[in-house]
Amino acid sequence: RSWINDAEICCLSQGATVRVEYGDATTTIDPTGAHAVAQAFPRTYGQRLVTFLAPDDTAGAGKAVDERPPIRVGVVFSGRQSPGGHNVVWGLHDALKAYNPHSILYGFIGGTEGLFANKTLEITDDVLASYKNQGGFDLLGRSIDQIRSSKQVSAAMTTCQNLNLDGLVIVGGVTSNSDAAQLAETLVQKNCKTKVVGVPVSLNGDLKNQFVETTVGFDTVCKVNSQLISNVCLDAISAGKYYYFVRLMGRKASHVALECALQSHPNMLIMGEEVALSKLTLMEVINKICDGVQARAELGKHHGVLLIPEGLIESIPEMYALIQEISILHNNNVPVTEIPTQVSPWAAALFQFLPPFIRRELLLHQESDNSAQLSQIDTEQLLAHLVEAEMIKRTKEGRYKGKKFSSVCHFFGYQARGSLPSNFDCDYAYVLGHISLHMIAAGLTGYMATVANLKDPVHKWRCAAAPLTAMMSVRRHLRGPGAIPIGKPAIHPSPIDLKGKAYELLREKASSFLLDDFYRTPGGIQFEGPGSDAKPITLTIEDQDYMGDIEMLKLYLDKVKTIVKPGCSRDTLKAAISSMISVTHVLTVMSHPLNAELPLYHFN
Ligand SMILES: O=P(O)(O)OC[C@H]1O[C@](O)(CO)[C@@H](O)[C@@H]1O
Repeated sequence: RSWINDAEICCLSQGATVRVEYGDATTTIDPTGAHAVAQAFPRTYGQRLVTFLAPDDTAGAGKAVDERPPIRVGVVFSGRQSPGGHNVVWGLHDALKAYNPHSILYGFIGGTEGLFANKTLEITDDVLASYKNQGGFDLLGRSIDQIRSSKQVSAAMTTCQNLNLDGLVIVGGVTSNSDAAQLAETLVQKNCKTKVVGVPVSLNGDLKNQFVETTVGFDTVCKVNSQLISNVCLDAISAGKYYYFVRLMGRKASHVALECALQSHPNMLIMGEEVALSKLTLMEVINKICDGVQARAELGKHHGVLLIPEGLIESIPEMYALIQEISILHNNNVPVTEIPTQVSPWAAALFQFLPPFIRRELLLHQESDNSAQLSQIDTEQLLAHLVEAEMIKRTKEGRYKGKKFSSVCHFFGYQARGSLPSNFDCDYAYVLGHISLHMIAAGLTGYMATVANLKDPVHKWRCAAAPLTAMMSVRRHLRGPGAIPIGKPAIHPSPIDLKGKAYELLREKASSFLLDDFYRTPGGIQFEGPGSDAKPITLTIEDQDYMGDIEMLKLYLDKVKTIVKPGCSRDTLKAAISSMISVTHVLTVMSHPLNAELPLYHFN
């Protein structure tokens, strides 16, 4: 596999030397919450944007290595494992050693628990050797994604002081970076010299705002899941007798599910954001799916593939309310066995209506953000169970005359999370590691490492840093008549933009996806050759039109038209094209009615 070298990293091409350019002072992405953020972060609010540029000649090439003091840095995997995370450590290590070979990088063993207990591993070339470009977080491991309580914050500070750290790099998603902001503020207030830097690593892709284009791991996870989904699409269409219900990771936001739908074209996608916006009840969601099953049965199709995000269950209003009641009882230390008897009467009725396996899963202890353990709730099985019951009912009432509905359920979660990272995630993480060092060297604290122009080739990427407080917003909770207490400022997951282009594209294609079985077969992640530099569709979609299969086929056909003549046999064409894209993809497109749009190469 190829990976980038320093010379390719635009502004970091001089190795250890960069020019730090300060931009405007920041407020927050949520102007109504600015005052609350400023109050909560008096020492780190309002800092300026920073860009890292190649040193300009007039300013000289910066200080020589021996004029740069060695730097001591710690790195911790705070969030959940996400493909590419190891390359943050690798990039940080390379940048640190280029800055001054006597610099030291400590990795905290066992995530935040290792940080609190000062359990370290010194990162060296030898230690890194077998983790470069590899998935997982097993180089250091992880634990709870929380540096929040005063005990945790003070343990983290003690470790920073004991190790005499100049910088602490916190790798994670929205929760970890919110905690990073709090830790940075506390360390400044306590005159601790350690600078705290956040790195956006999360497979969920929900740490997204005007400063952060995507997170490390999202690309890989979407690609791996899209391949798995396309496999079950082809299995479903081959067997013609069952529906796949597939749940994907993605807690508060459905980015993974949307991206996978755009990459693999399943028949249905139920997104949490849509359900929450329309306030669809559980039975309305079920009816929507059943209507789709019925419409397909009318075309003689008794198979299909449905995608849902794991967060869907919390987007259904009555389920959300039930989960909230359970959460409050958990927080009040009510024993699990007593929770069902202590919820309100309507919640108890809903709870009893649910199948036993869901009841058990809803009662599991909560995540660090107080939400239910969504990865453990088999929402796809709940939906399949209720859809089957509704189809039986419709059959009895004579409203459905198709074959008996049957389903196969999957959770495509952990398999993708441990995948070998895509080239994009490897490069992105490695560059973020470099930027982290330059942030610490520049004395920045309470900032996140960012890269802009990710849709472009690496040499056009723009390396920068943005204050964590600028990404914060404040949630308001209505409690009691007219009362709107303000929540704690935090970096919140950014939901799918229901006015955005990616969603618009999905809506345009929804009825074709539902009825036409226009499955797309992206195949496995490519590490070399065509496709290896493909980016998530949602990254590129803002600038260029989405390239549908027909356009894609036209492009490929253009490439092969010197070899293949119009009207040639299907086999000749297939052989020529299959050298560039998967055969199943060609066959899927060839069998589609839109194929007639290609008159020159129309197959007899
Ligand atoms: O089971 P674990 O490792 O605690 O984490 C599961 C959660 O982590 C994520 O993979 C990433 O945030 C979620 O999508 C999922 O709900």
